[in-house]
Amino acid sequence: MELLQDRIKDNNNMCFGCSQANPIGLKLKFTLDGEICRTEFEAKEEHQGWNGYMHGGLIAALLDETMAWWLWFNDISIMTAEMTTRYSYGVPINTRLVVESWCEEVKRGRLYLMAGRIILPDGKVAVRANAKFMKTELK
Ligand SMILES: CCCCCCCC(=O)SCCNC(=O)CCNC(=O)[C@H](O)C(C)(C)COP(=O)(O)OP(=O)(O)OC[C@H]1O[C@@H](n2cnc3c(N)ncnc32)[C@H](O)[C@@H]1OP(=O)(O)O
Repeated sequence: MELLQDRIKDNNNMCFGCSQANPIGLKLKFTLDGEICRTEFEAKEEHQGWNGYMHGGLIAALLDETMAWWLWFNDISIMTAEMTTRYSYGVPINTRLVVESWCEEVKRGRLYLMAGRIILPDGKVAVRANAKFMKTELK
């Protein structure tokens, strides 16, 4: 049986977050470690908002993608329905970031309440996100 995560990894995938073929994408690669989905990322100059710091919209994209991948690892096909992001500290460029996600609750068998965070090298959590993902059939 073909798993969703394998389908997403194929060559036609041009996802801005996880495609390895999209020339302007983030090219993220994920692992599932127990109940935590994880990726690492280092923002460069082209990812800036304010000089020296990563753009907030791209930070949200990092978290959205990491929460979505938790679900894909679990073979659940979803779309993001809603997301909130709490930016506690600026995310510096040229710095190794760890991004994590996990599932907090499933409502009515279809609405997945997910959480995510971005951790700086000193252990501070710079950004937290919560999102609702809706189970749906991807074509
Ligand atoms: C290959 C790499 C891909 C990477 C993707 C990364 C993830 C993404 O960013 S996806 C892109 C951004 N998201 C989108 O474009 C999603 C656009 N929205 C949609 O497609 C649809 O609105 C979708 C699928 C979320 C829900 O549609 P649909 O299945 O028709 O649900 P709908 O009938 O509106 O609602 C079903 C139930 O859920 C509830 N519901 C809908 N949205 C929400 C929400 N945000 N919060 C709580 N409940 C909700 C409704 O009230 C309804 O409840 P009830 O059954 O009690 O009446």
